Amino acid sequence: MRIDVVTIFPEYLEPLKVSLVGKARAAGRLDVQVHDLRDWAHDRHNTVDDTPYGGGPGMVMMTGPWGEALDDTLAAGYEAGAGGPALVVPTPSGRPFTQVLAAELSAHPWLIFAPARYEGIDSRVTAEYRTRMPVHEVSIGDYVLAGGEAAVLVITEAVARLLPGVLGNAQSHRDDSFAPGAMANLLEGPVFTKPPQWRGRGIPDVLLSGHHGKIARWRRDEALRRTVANRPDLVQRCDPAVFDRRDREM
Ligand SMILES: N#Cc1ccccc1Cn1ccc2ccc(-c3cc(N)[nH]n3)cc21
Repeated sequence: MRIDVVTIFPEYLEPLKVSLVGKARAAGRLDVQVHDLRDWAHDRHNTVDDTPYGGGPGMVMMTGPWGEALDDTLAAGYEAGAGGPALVVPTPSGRPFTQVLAAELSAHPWLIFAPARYEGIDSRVTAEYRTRMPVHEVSIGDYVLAGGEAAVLVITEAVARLLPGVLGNAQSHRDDSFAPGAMANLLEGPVFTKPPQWRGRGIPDVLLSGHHGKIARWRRDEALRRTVANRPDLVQRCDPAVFDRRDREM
């Protein structure tokens, strides 16, 4: 997968050089290019924003720099052999970002992120590029950030871990809370590791029993308990098998 990010804060994307995404880049599974939008703002002050038509607070990001930046980014990507681009625009008014949407985005061979600042980007920009590629306007939650760069980090990590070869088998995303399957829509339950005793706190006996059926049952029960407590809206979407009292792996 190729990822391009156009932003006025390129340094905000430095975290994409470390950890899972950094390793995927080093392994050649992911190519990430970050571009400074101000490189396409040609006035003396490299201006990228202006006052909103119709009045109102704040500033709006202008069409000019975005149009030139996205055209050049597309040209460079095609020149490098990329194809099938999709534009991803983080916004509070977008489609909720979920594991389902992460999977959809991971199916694109090339994502171009357009994180805005101020009050957003002139709407003619997304209208223009919708004629040339899929445009995903994405919200990462019901709260308002000051810009889209943090959302790019979140979306990129969630998408990258779904790419073939990025997560080892031991870390498979197939058991994710929100991935399709028997444990779908169940939140992660508690986890434990050595030492067996810590500040007078031990390990649940069932996890030391070696009885895989009982362990699986206990883990489902704990996941269900946490889901009922924190996300009761998900319970109705759970696979009915999670309510089965039998000690068996699913
Ligand atoms: N747009 C806008 C906007 C509209 C009203 C008030 C403040 C902003 C700030 N802002 C500018 C860019 C931008 C990008 C993404 C988010 C964003 C996403 C989620 N899920 N929350 N916030 C916010 C962003």
